[in-house]
Amino acid sequence: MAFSGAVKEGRELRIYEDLDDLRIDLADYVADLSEAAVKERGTFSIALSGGSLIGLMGELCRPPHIETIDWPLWHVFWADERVVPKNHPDSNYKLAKDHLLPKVLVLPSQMHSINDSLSAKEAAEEYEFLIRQLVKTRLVAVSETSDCPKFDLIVLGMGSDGHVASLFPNHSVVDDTEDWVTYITDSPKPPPERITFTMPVINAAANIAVVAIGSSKAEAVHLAIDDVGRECPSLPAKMVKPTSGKLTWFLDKFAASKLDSCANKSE
Ligand SMILES: O=C(O)[C@H](O)[C@@H](O)[C@H](O)[C@H](O)COP(=O)(O)O
Repeated sequence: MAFSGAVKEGRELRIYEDLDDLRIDLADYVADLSEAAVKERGTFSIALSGGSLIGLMGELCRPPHIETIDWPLWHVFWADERVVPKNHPDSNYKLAKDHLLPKVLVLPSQMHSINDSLSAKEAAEEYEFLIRQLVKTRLVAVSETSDCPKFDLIVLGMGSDGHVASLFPNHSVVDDTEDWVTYITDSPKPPPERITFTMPVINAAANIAVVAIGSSKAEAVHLAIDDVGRECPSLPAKMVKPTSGKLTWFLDKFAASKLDSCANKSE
């Protein structure tokens, strides 16, 4: 690991020279949070998104984690999903199901995917309704400061434009504070129709991990993390600020290359 440290405001940066170290540390981080949540509440609620992070989480499918994690106590959600059939190559559910979940013992009934037979609007409404039911039974915890669900962990990738989940820069849904789950039909990144957790739900999580690798992410990482305030106040990745939880960034050295702190470190 190049360096790692608490930076400020409940945010930790973990930066890796070697992608294998990132993979191993990310898996340890998820396993530790799973263990803590299972001890405390008897269940672990995790929300995934798509992109490269699913492959990076593959270490969870190997020893020791494959044997030691309480997989049957996991409830898996999607922080964002493309509104396509579940067997479509663009489906985030399919991505996780093919590359992560089949190798572990998560029960199919505890993989909470969207209803792919509905329109984007209906799918978002139904997904929010499902989460509301699970919050009522406390299978998903509830935030102490709002009525939002408090997922044990939300794992996000980040696009080079600074989008997280399907909250894209300058899109009106970034400012949605009413809904838990909303939808878009004009995503700048295909496919156009998506559902997404809103920012208040993301920020209510007990833990948020943002995983970004590659030099194409370096500028957005800099804008999101460094104190460049007025340049991009509404960059979605910059708006990820847990209300009472903990935020951890997992970056490779290329994604971290424009960080002020990184430049200072190497001087
Ligand atoms: O639905 C999506 O488009 C993804 O969920 C998306 O938000 C992804 O996580 C980022 O674009 C980063 O993807 P990469 O890590 O593959 O660059």
